Amino acid sequence: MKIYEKAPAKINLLLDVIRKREDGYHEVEMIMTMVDLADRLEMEELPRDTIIISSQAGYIPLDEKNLAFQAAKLIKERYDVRKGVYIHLDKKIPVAAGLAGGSSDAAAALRGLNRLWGLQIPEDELCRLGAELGSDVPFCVTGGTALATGRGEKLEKIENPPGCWVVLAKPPINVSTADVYGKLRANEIGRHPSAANMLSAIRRGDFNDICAGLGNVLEDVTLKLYPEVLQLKESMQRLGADGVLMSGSGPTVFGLVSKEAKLARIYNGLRGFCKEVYVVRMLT
Ligand SMILES: C[C@@](CO)(OP(=O)(O)O)[C@H](O)COP(=O)(O)OP(=O)(O)OC[C@H]1O[C@@H](n2ccc(N)nc2=O)[C@H](O)[C@@H]1O
Ligand SMILES: Nc1ncnc2c1ncn2[C@@H]1O[C@H](COP(=O)(O)OP(=O)(O)O)[C@@H](O)[C@H]1O
Repeated sequence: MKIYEKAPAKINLLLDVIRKREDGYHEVEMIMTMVDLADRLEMEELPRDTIIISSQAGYIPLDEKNLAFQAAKLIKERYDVRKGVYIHLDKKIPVAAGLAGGSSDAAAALRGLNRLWGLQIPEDELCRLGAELGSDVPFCVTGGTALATGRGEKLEKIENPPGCWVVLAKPPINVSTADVYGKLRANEIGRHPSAANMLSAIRRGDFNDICAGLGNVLEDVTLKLYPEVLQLKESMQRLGADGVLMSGSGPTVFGLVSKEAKLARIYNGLRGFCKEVYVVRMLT
């Protein structure tokens, strides 16, 4: 039997850091949602007790470093599954981009293998397993829109923002999440974005207030390290996007756009100096 799972990319509408914890992680407050740019996982049971990963993307690890491999290994060990699986990853989400591509693949593998092997693991337990693989994996298990706290693994589901277009632009640099958090001085953050204001804007379905409330304190680090990300933000604003922010630790910049008529100008303007530009819908 073969099964398929979609693994969508996430964006952070808000990312605030409260403090650095003793375990090295940062206590965060994030509002996250999904966009319609997705990897696709094909999973097929193998009679041999093994995990095989393949992908058309030449630039991701296919061994135990792959997050989908780690998800399969974890679920096999915890539920004593003595069957194997072949997982093909059709990668569409840019790698190391701040869009949680690897985390979403891991989450899709957990959901998919739960179905493939008829394990009937409840969603909250899948989230707990996901948290062992990465801070963003629990959110990728549930999808939708959520307020994420702790190191990102504590989730409170909220309503989806009103539907809109999302323009994603990834400059040709790879950013390490650990490096960005490592360079952040949590007690020297100048301006904290307001999660309360963003939650209220989403609850009211107020697109303009959502755009006005976008904020990400990791921009302080990434924009200094890579001035081209700042330039990309400024270009997107100049070209007419309604709200513009860097996603996660970067370097992808996203623009929220309500009117379809604006898209061609933004897309063509960005393509002039950035090869990877995507126009997608927010998942609602
Ligand atoms: C920044 C965010 C925002 O959504 O996304 P990305 O930019 O990676 O997409 C996340 O917090 C990333 O989550 P994820 O990519 O799962 O991170 P993890 O594998 O758990 O951690 C990678 C490294 O980042 C640092 N880290 C991560 C999460 C956190 N709350 N505090 C941290 O300090 C730690 O140094 C950790 O070793
Ligand atoms: N299935 C996967 N897809 C993409 N990257 C993966 C995967 N498994 C492991 N990785 C590794 O995880 C790192 C972070 O990738 P990714 O999740 O795309 O970035 P981000 O956390 O910035 O959103 C990359 O360096 C990549 O080599």
